[in-house]
Amino acid sequence: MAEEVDVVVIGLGPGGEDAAGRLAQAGLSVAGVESRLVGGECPYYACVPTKMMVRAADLLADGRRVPGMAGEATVRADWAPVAGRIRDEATDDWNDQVAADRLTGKGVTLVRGRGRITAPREVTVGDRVLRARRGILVNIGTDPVAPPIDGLAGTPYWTNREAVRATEAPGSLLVLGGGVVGVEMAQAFSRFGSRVTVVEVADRLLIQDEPESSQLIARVFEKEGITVRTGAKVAAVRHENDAFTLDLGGESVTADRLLVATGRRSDLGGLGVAAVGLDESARTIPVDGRMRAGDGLWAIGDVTGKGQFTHMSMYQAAIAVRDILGEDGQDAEYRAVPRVTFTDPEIGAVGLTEAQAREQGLSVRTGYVPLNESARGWIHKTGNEGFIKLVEDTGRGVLVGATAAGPSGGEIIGALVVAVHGQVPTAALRGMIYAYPTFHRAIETAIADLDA
Ligand SMILES: Cc1cc2nc3c(=O)[nH]c(=O)nc-3n(C[C@H](O)[C@H](O)[C@H](O)COP(=O)(O)OP(=O)(O)OC[C@H]3O[C@@H](n4cnc5c(N)ncnc54)[C@H](O)[C@@H]3O)c2cc1C
Ligand SMILES: NC(=O)c1ccc[n+]([C@@H]2O[C@H](COP(=O)([O-])OP(=O)(O)OC[C@H]3O[C@@H](n4cnc5c(N)ncnc54)[C@H](O)[C@@H]3O)[C@@H](O)[C@H]2O)c1
Repeated sequence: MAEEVDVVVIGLGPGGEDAAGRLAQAGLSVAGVESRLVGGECPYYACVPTKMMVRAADLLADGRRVPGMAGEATVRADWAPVAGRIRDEATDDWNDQVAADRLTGKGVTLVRGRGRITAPREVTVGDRVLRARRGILVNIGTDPVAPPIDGLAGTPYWTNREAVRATEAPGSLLVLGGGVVGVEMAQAFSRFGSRVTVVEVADRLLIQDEPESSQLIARVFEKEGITVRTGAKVAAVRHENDAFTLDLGGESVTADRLLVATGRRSDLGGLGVAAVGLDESARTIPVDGRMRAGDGLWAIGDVTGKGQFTHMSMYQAAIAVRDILGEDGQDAEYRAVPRVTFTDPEIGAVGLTEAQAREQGLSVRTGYVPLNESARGWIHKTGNEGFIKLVEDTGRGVLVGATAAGPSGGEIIGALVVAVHGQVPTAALRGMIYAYPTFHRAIETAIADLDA
């Protein structure tokens, strides 16, 4: 006998959990289906624990910057407080009871297990069949994917899910993939004493970002003793005598641990999207501006392919909730999606890169300023590397993209997110007052550079 509800939410990542709670509080009957932990990847395996690693690693780096600036400091790294904080404060030892209680406290029925769409507006979880009068909201997120490299499958490699459970920093670590996960973790473990090698198939790190960001991180990594191998094709992986070896074709690299950080993918086959006419082999579920993916079907978060970020999942959740409740509101707008890579220096970015803007046929000019040449950068001295880069659409006289790399790059970018989102005329940005001596004051110099 099927159970009838108004909405079934499949997957309780950040957006799904939020949407389920809001819909229930609005008076709908809601079933939330979750196969692992309520809250999803972010609090247990991703954003929160990795940023705890980064915070601790940055403290070590700052301690090491004391000589020559503020006296003497002896820094001795210890992973135990990091592991303890992740276990006790962030994840409750990977126990979601608090989150589950919070959700059911809002009136959501929590159904534990793997949800499969078995017909329009119908979800099956084990032997339970849930019928959704208004429809299904999909928030299944992504899982790490490992490339089909000879010998890799079956070895005890780490993904982010194992890395955040590390009880000590490994003596040496190979990081396969120089994307966001790879560079954040590489630097964090390195600062705790691991000898780290990053192996990236593309010709640069952080390929989604401006080439200047890639060069900056490669330069900083080299200074910190992290080996970077770009344009590297791994022919085979071996795991013997508790060590991993990557065969790079003619030479090899070996370490105690291997972190595979080569991207993520949604399991649309497992979700059974063919039952609602969607392609199970696709990477994403296409959605419109209201997050609709079909009749009685909405999707939010990583699975929509609009950016794998918690802030995206939450943004889309709010729009989907409004649509499900029949409320008006703005359609989704992606021109100013912010992204921050939490390395030191942080790479904050928004909107289009220069290359993307040119590919779109825009008439582009750029402004650039090295952060260490700004007053604040000069005062800051050690650890002051970074830059601000602006991408202007000269046809409209507005910024369409920007990068703020450096100390607090993820905070500086906030001002530029407002500029890109609000389509603030560059002339208006030129006429603003920027506080002295802040890092964000360098935006004024970068704007002047647009005219140079
Ligand atoms: C190491 C790492 C660090 C990151 N750091 C940041 C960061 O600093 N900032 C940021 O904005 N983003 C960060 N991200 C990305 C962020 O974690 C995701 O974008 C975010 O979790 C949003 O994902 P989501 O809402 O799509 O779902 P997810 O968080 O992936 O959750 C989906 C949930 O659905 C469940 N599920 C899947 N299939 C089914 C099914 N069939 N039935 C029932 N349940 C199912 C899963 O168990 C999971 O709990 C990071 C990612 C990684 C890997
Ligand atoms: N701070 C943040 O907001 C944050 C942090 C971590 C992750 N994330 C999100 O999670 C997503 C996934 O991150 P990710 O780093 O796993 O993926 P990614 O797609 O960002 O990077 C994967 C990298 O692996 C490389 N690669 C692929 N196959 C390879 C191979 N065989 N050998 C060597 N290199 C290979 C790719 O060229 C790419 O550079 C990101 O897109 C991001 O949106 C966000």
